Amino acid sequence: MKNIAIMCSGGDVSGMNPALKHFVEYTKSKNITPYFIYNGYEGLIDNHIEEATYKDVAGIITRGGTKIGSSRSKRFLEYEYRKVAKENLDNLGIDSLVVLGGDGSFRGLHQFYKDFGIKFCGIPSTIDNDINGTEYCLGVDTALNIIKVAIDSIRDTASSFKRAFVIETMGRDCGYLALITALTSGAEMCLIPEVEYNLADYEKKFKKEIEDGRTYFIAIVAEGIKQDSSEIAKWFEETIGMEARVNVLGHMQRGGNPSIYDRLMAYKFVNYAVDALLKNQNESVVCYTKKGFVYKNIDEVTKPYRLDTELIKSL
Ligand SMILES: Nc1ncnc2c1ncn2[C@@H]1O[C@H](COP(=O)(O)OP(=O)(O)O)[C@@H](O)[C@H]1O
Ligand SMILES: O=P(O)(O)OC[C@H]1O[C@](O)(COP(=O)(O)O)[C@@H](O)[C@@H]1O
Repeated sequence: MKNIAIMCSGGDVSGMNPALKHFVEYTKSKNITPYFIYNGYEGLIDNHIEEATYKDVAGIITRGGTKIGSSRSKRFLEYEYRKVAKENLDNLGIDSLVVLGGDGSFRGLHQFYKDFGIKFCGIPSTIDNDINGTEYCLGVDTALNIIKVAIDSIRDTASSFKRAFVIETMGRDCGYLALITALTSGAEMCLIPEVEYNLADYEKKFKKEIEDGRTYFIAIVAEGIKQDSSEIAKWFEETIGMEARVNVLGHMQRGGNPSIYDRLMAYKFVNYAVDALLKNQNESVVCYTKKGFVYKNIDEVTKPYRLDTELIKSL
């Protein structure tokens, strides 16, 4: 009988709970004993590891976040703590891990494998969608839908009050969430870190649109751009001559009821991850590509992520 543990690391996403539920069901169907590592690498070091049961995952498919917690861990960067983590796994007879996380977490796993030979399969999970080699990371669809609802609601009040709204999305250094939601919500402006911009380029166009009857603007800006959102709002007030408000969407983008797509992707990612470990693949990450699901190595998924140039052209 084999033991496999699952954990979440880095920013939580909606879709982690459906993944945990399916992990328990799928491993049990394969006669594997599933374990949960609570609170990411921190729990791995602190021996917060328990056998997972059906009861643990009952009713969690509808919930955002992660029932087993997540963390960012400074201690895991140090060999002496990774050694403690390895001993904890040894005591339970666990030699394989499924990890829901981002490229930082995968770097950590790679180091752990190099140190002690603990096998792993990573599942890309970040609302930022900024992992190289995969078209899609778990949690992105739910985050996009939350942003969509927020923008649509803000549009209602923007149009009623003749205002410009600057809506800031998450994404750290990546403009994916801003770009996709701007495109699909009909925003008048979209500013992302990957594309240089000059506000002056918008001035003539926006003033002409106001002359032609436009009464409000929606500007979607990514958190990673060099300017603060309040500076963009000030520009609308002072240069365009329209009252402006800022909405920083913040952590609401990370939570919420997982979308159907994220639930389905969680299911598929978990199948591929467990199968990789059963096939004795030592270190891999399940990626979703135009050709479907494939396994990629750490070197590839930890390369810098680049936004699709076709999408950028649409700006
Ligand atoms: N080179 C490394 N060696 C060991 N652990 C690492 C390494 N890089 C990252 N980690 C671990 O992975 C955790 C998550 O990484 P982070 O970049 O914060 O999140 P994400 O997985 O979302 O990219 C870090 O807090 C750290 O514990
Ligand atoms: O929750 P925190 O620590 O404030 O971090 C916020 C950051 O985490 C994210 O929500 C997700 O980042 P990761 O998935 O890479 O951890 C970013 O979009 C954001 O910049």
